[in-house]
Amino acid sequence: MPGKPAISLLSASVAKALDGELMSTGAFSVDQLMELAGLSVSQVVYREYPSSSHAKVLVCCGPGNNGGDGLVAARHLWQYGYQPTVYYPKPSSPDLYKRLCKQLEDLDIPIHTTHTSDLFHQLLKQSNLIVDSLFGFSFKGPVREPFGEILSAIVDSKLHVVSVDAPSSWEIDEGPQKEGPLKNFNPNVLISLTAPKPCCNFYKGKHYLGGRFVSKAIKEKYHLQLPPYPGMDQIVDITDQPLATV
Ligand SMILES: NC(=O)C1=CN([C@@H]2O[C@H](COP(=O)(O)OP(=O)(O)OC[C@H]3O[C@@H](n4cnc5c(N)ncnc54)[C@H](OP(=O)(O)O)[C@@H]3O)[C@@H](O)[C@H]2O)[C@H](O)CC1
Ligand SMILES: [K+]
Repeated sequence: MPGKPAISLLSASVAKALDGELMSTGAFSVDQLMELAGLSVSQVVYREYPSSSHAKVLVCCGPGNNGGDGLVAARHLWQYGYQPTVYYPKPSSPDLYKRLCKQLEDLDIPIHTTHTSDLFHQLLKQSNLIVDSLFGFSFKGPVREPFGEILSAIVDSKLHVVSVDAPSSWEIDEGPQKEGPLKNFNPNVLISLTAPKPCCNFYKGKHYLGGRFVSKAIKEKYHLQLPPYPGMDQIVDITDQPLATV
């Protein structure tokens, strides 16, 4: 029996180009893509960590669109019965992010927009699970503060981590930091969006694919080999499946 075909890996630059293509020729708005991305993140959390044991989810959001995916996921998690708290120490000013925050405020979801070590440690102590939506495919190391401190505290907390699109602090095309306190950071669950990135070659753990928005034309243009999504699911389990550079 032949094995499953290798899933395409998208380098940081190609992932960015594809993202642009979805919003130009694909006619998607960023809001739509972010909504689908965040919805798929919330489904991964629901699949892996039931609210009966992991209600208190600390959603750590960075300043870019990866952070936006986290804001969307927090809203869906609340709808599923979780009690999310959002840590958003460098909030972005465009209207899209303000609207996402307003939607969270209307659900009484706490949003922390300034970083202090004490507060972050206290929130970690009260949490059952971390969603890491700090950085995605536009990350370039080394990590600047306060995010280095935040990521180190997450690692030290030993809480389970679900990373969105890439483990934050990993170089997208190269993998984990080669030295320093984040050297051994490996989340428990990763949800790659659109397609996995080359850093996934270093990843060990449960792996999902989400962001179900690629058309046939875009798939063909980028020579993408992607697995089918089951039924109406927004996520597909790709743990241990072979990966191949496009
Ligand atoms: N098609 C898709 O797959 C979609 C993916 N989405 C998600 O969007 C991210 C990519 O979003 P982008 O806004 O391009 O960038 P990031 O969120 O990855 O990060 C950019 C911000 O991070 C800061 N940054 C970068 N490097 C560092 C560092 N070393 N230390 C601290 N901060 C850093 C950067 O700051 P600058 O000052 O450099 O500007 C940015 O603020 C993708 O991964 C998906 O998660 C979309 O939601 C939907 C479509
Ligand atoms: K991330």
